[in-house]
Amino acid sequence: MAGRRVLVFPSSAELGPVLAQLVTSRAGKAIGSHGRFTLGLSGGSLVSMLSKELLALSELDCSKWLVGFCDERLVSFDDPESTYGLYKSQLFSKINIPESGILTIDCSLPVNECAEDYTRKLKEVFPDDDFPVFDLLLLGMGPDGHTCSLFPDHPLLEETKKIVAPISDSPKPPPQRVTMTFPVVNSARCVAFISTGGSKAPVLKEVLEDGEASPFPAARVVPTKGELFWLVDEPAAASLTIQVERLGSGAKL
Ligand SMILES: O=C1O[C@H](COP(=O)(O)O)[C@@H](O)[C@H](O)[C@H]1O
Repeated sequence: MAGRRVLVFPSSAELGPVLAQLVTSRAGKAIGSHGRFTLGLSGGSLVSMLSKELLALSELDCSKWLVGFCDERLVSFDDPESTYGLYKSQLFSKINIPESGILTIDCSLPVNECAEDYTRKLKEVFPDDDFPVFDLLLLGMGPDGHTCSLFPDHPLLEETKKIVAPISDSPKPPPQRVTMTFPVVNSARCVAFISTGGSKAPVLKEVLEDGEASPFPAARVVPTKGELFWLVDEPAAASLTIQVERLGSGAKL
């Protein structure tokens, strides 16, 4: 697929520093061109890897960052399933991001209202865009091929109008969530998937090698104008037969 880069690292130990470098390089570029860096975060295994790698940098200035969530679980912030709660304890409390730079859901609302409220928050900070254009979205992919909270065979895969959608029947617990839709994901300037571990190998092969014929949600991530990276480790890449780039921890993106 034109423009897509599939980057394979020996292990997540080599992948992690390159993820941090990608974030800081796109942050520098965004702040230089429009004065702020808009970053969309996913949950799951990304939380601890990203937190660890960003905190390992000798200099990290997040004062001009605006962080949103690609999806969020509708649970209270002190629940161990809360993506915001995990980032708060592992990352946000340790960096200089202003509170106004973190767009959280209102977890006291019912799921439909929560999605509407998060849509309103995103529209406020992206007043000029029909669909918010994030500088960088960091995505994960489950072993079932889901990304954000967009699950295989779910009607939300066909959503074309909403910015944020509610889901109350997520096959992966917790069942109630809100998620960015594909039009938002595919409007980003840069999208990077981070996928590690052998449990991802079979689905990764189908997503990357079957192209648009693939039924998996992650295969529908094709930014219209932006960059697309897949950062994967050897165990996740074990079944791939396409051409990939093999990199080490010093790679610059
Ligand atoms: O439930 C979720 O799962 C995906 C994938 O997580 P991973 O642990 O397999 O990397 C994640 O990207 C998403 O944000 C989360 O809500």
